[in-house]
Amino acid sequence: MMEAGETAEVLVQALPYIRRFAGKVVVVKLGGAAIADADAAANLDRAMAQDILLLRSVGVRCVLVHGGGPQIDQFMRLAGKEPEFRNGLRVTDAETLDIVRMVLVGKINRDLVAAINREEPVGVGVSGEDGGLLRAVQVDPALGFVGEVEAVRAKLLHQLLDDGLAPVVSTVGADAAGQPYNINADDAAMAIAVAMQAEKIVYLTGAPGLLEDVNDPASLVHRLTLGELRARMEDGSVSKGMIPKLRACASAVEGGVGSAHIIDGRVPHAILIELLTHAGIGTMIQKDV
Ligand SMILES: Nc1ncnc2c1ncn2[C@@H]1O[C@H](COP(=O)(O)OP(=O)(O)O)[C@@H](O)[C@H]1O
Ligand SMILES: CC(=O)N[C@@H](CCC(=O)OP(=O)(O)O)C(=O)O
Repeated sequence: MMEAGETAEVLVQALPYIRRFAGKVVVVKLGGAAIADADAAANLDRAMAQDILLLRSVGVRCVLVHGGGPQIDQFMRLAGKEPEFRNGLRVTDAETLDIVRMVLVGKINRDLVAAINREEPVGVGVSGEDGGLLRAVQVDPALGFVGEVEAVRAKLLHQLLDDGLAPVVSTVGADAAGQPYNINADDAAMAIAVAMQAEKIVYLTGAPGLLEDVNDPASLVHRLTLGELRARMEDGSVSKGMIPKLRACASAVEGGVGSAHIIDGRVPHAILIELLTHAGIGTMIQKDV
């Protein structure tokens, strides 16, 4: 247990960060990889809910966006379907789209809202389909019902935040005709962060950050400029889910978001450690200086 003096020290350390982020938007994207271990998920959800509520109580405008790739895989297999990806995007036929909506909107979103509401009843779940939040266009007919974000109705999120609520966003969008589309959650979070001109976007994932060598957790890359990030995308050290994540970080920073962070969502209270302490964890991406 921490001594009282140490506790006070930690609180004092947080003060400049609280001053810096008060009134600013922070988008937190929770990846399915961070909560893939079902036994740990409930504790992690609780710690994350506490982090978001603490930030909210000091005036940070926090938007939680979640994915759920591994969980969708699991339910597809239960339904006798084999997941298929092209360029990191799930091939989504009509039946898969229903599974995506059931898992993201019906299950993961509900679990996260419930975790917040167990602490304080301010969690509100919204799907990108709701109120035109995520307007989508089809990416490529060969991928089926996969969309990319064309427009974000940021005002909807600002109104919820203004009312003291804590929005939790599922990344299913819809086109002008109301057709739903499955949207990669890293991209959707980036589009929301850009539309809201967030101070930070924080990606919580199932790795310590960007690793030089994916098999060596000690090979963490602490900082990257956009130029360095582009070089790494070319050098073959990045694979699978980390590719769209890095691309989304680059687009966020290029789009005016102060900084993008990839951190280990399996560490309880990772958000608070990143935002309010000198420690800072994971990988930080900033514009070239
Ligand atoms: N160079 C790398 N550094 C870190 N993780 C990597 C790297 N290359 C591939 N990965 C993999 O990418 C995963 C994160 O992507 P993904 O599974 O899509 O996460 P999420 O569900 O959070 O979006 C990590 O858990 C890791 O297995
Ligand atoms: C089009 C597309 O691929 N959509 C993703 C949406 C969920 C997601 O992105 O989840 P993670 O953040 O856990 O990867 C999918 O179906 O897996």
